[in-house]
Amino acid sequence: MSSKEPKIERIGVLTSGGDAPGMNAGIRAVVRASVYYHITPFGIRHGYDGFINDDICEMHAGSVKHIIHQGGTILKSARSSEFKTDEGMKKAWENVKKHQLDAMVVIGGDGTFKGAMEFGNRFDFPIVGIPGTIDNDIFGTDFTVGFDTAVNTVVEAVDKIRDTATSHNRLFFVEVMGRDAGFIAMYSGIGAGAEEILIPEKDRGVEQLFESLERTSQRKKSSRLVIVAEGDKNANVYDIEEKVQERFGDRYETKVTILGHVQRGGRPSCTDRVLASRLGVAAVEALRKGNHGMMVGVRNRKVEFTDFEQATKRNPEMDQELMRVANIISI
Ligand SMILES: Nc1ncnc2c1ncn2[C@@H]1O[C@H](COP(=O)(O)OP(=O)(O)OP(=O)(O)O)[C@@H](O)[C@H]1O
Ligand SMILES: O=P(O)(O)OC[C@H]1O[C@](O)(CO)[C@@H](O)[C@@H]1O
Ligand SMILES: [Mg+2]
Repeated sequence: MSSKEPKIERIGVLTSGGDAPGMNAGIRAVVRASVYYHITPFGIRHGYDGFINDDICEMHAGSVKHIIHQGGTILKSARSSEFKTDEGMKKAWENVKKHQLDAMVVIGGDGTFKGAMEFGNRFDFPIVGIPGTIDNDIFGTDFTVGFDTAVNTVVEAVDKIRDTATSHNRLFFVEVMGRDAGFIAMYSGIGAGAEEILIPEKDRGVEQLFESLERTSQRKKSSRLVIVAEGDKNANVYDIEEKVQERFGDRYETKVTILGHVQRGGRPSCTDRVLASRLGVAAVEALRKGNHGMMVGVRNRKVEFTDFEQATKRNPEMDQELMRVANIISI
């Protein structure tokens, strides 16, 4: 983290990695805050790919009208392998000089921040990050932009699955997103009243599931819901279903639903819009004060900053309190 007070006249903004509902509210806040402080904002399209290929254009307050309620990102997003190369970074640096950018705001997940840290250090270029990912896998913020909308999407879908599961006395395995993190699974599992939640952070997931199915198989439950995080290390959702079929096939009829990318789309919740708006303004204000090389987040309802290095360190621990609650209420 560094802090000397430079003159910031031109700021670039991009979205990168998986899109997340609320990214548009974040872009809007960065653009509007820039204009408010007499800074010219530049939109960089298609994430780091557009940074490399000069897909950059000037924005103004009107460029971001009528977007606060839209999912996705008007700037588009990308996973750019070229940005991980020397050549790619050098090309992007040429575009910084071409457009005379003084600083940049990146909206994305841990990968996006790793790229920003590397680029910022290499060229001594000021960058602030806004956590925009449905995964919520960033250290230094209670929630990432998009997570709240995503878990509400999941809960709405699982509520519907419960209706049909109950009508047929079936056991459903519902796979949710989270390549390496189980936050979506844990929150939606608790919120939807799942019987078991299998997450990458928990080793005993499958054994615990078997124990619980054994224990409750005598009880006349009309439906059972198991939420499985995509990144669960024990097995994928179909393997888990197969193992359950082998052992409990005579007692349970099983079905699998994979929710997939539906979780990434849709109108952002008010919580995500407010979070993104606060973080967008804070990012621009930080750059004006000469603070950069860090992510802006909200902890305990207050805006806080965390170095990119810290923010991107994987936190393998799931909140123990959440696990305990999930255990107690699923008996
Ligand atoms: N070590 C790195 N060096 C340079 N660039 C990187 C690095 N890691 C990631 N990036 C860049 O950041 C982009 C986004 O990263 P990634 O695909 O991991 O998504 P993310 O930002 O973590 O978001 P999400 O997990 O929500 O999809 C990558 O496609 C790549 O361009
Ligand atoms: O299909 P894509 O864009 O590669 O993204 C899938 C991944 O992105 C995330 O949704 C995060 O955005 C992960 O949970 C998931 O594994
Ligand atoms: Mg990520």
